[in-house]
Amino acid sequence: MKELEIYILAGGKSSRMGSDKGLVKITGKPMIQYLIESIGTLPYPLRIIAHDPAYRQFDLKVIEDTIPEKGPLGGLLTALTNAKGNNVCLLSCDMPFLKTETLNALITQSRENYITVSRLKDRTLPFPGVYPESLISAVEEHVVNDKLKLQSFIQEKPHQFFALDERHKLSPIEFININTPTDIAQAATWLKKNH
Ligand SMILES: Nc1nc2c(ncn2[C@@H]2O[C@H](COP(=O)(O)OP(=O)(O)OP(=O)(O)O)[C@@H](O)[C@H]2O)c(=O)[nH]1
Repeated sequence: MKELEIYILAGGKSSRMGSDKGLVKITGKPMIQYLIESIGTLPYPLRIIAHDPAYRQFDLKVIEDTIPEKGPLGGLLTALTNAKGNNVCLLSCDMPFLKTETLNALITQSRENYITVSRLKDRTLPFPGVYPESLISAVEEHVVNDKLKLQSFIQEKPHQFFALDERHKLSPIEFININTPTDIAQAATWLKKNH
C-alpha cells in the first residue's frame, strides 16, 4: 500500500542568502530546525535532501540528490526515488514556520495520482506539496532534459489546490520564504513580537 514520506529540500545554491540557508540561524536556531520540530510530530517518515553533511546534526536521514544541481525538480526526483513507490510530501527549508496543522490539512486533502499544492495571491506554491509516486518517470524525463521549472511541471500534470478551511487560522508568516539576510532579520523581529 502507498504511504506518505516527507522530504525537506535543502540542497539549493542559497545565492541570495550567501550561505546554506537551512542552517542560517533565526534567534539562535537553524532555520530548518523550526520545521523539523513542528513537522517531526506528524506520523510520517521525515528526511532531508541536502549535500552539506552539516545537516546530519538533526538526527534525520540526509540524502544527496540523485542528479545534483537540478533545482527543486531534481529534489523531487530524489524524493520519489528514495520513497520507492510511496507518495512524497515536499517541504522547503526556507519556509520554517509552516504549522503542523496546516500541513496535516493539506495532506488530508491529497488525492491519489494528483499533485496537491497551495495557491496564494494567484501564485502556485510548490511547497508544501504532495506529489504522487506515479510521477516518477515524468519527473525523471524533465530532469534529464533540463526542463527544470517546477511550476510548469505542476501545471502540466493533474493537480488540485489545497483549500484552507475557514476555521483554520493561517498565521501570516507560515508561507513566507526566507531567502536573504534581510528576511532573517524580519523573521527574528516577528518571532520576538509574537512568541
Ligand atoms: N535537494 C535540492 N534542493 C534544492 C535544489 N535547488 C533548490 N532546492 C531547494 O528548493 C527550495 C527553493 O529553492 P530556491 O530558493 O528557489 O533556490 P536556492 O538555490 O536554494 O536559493 P537561491 O540561490 O537564493 O535562489 C529550497 O528549500 C532549496 O534548498 C537542488 O538542486 N536540490
